[in-house]
Amino acid sequence: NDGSVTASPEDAYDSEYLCPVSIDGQTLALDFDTGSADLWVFSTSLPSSEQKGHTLFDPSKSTNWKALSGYKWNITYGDGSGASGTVGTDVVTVGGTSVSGQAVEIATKVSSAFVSDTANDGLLGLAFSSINTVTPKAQHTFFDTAKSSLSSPVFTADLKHRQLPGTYDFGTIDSSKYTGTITYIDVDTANGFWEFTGSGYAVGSGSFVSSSIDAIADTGTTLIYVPDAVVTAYYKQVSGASYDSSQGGYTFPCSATLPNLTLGIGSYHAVVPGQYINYSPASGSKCFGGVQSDSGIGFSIYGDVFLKSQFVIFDGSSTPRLGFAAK
Ligand SMILES: CC[C@H](C)[C@H](NC(=O)[C@H](C)NC(=O)[C@@H](CCSC)NC[C@@H](N)Cc1ccccc1)C(=O)O
Repeated sequence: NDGSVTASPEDAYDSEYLCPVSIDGQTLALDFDTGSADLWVFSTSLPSSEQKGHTLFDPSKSTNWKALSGYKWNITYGDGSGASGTVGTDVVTVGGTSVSGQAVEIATKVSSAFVSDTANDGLLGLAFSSINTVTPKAQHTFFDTAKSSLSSPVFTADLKHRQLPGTYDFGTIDSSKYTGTITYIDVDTANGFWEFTGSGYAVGSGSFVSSSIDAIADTGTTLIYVPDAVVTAYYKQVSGASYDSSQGGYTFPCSATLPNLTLGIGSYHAVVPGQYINYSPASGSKCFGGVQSDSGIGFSIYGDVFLKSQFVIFDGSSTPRLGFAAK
């Protein structure tokens, strides 16, 4: 029951990657999110003003839909966005991986950021089911539901830079997708995330600075959020860079040459190419940086700007771990 699905960038800046997911034959474009554990969809139960532009899941058209009466969900994300609604189960298919009895969370309310993100029809959470928000009983993620039917209990992310489709694979590690060896690191599941301790950083050709960085691998977050020491060291090497409070982060002249950022994963040095760190135009001739401060979050977030430079294995075996390889 292994599967592979295309992850397509939502816009020119790789702000999100969307994957086709079929729910009882109704196909929606979902944001696969290793930083949350709810599978929720835009639905016909939303107010019509919130439905506009989205593909809607209509449970009344599904032959396999089973409502879970009295079950509810309500999720809030780090950027302040959120959604809530009701729950049922259905057949969910991602590439070649099909599962029945998967909890599908129907949105009856979504925040404005989701309404205006019309390419996004919902999220497919791939964090640990311990942080699923359904009450009175938390539900399993798609990966947890599928796990026992996969060749091995893993999924991989091979996201690409700028307008190229990548893939999420379930059940197999495709050795044609990476070079060299895979470095594995232990995961702490206490907070429900793919959380690990990074071993340090280097800016451009500078020397590697050893430091423990508590981070999560989050495919649902666009940028890299790291401690101020890293951010300061990075932008010191970018002429014209400065913190712009009106933009809410560091910006620099779009013409700037950006140094690579190396992030340590155990003894492996993962290199993020400098050009990946020019996220998008900000205002005038300034561009917004793909490396920003994690202050106020509580941990660092290695989001898409980092993940798309690597081949990443999310190993859901009894001792969960993350694997990283160059590509
Ligand atoms: C701290 C953030 C909130 C409050 C916290 N929620 C979380 O940690 C949720 C599950 N995860 C998230 O908010 C973050 C990970 C922690 S960041 C603080 N990832 C998922 C997010 N990027 C998904 C998303 C995708 C597209 C658009 C918007 C949002 C909570 O419920 O306690």
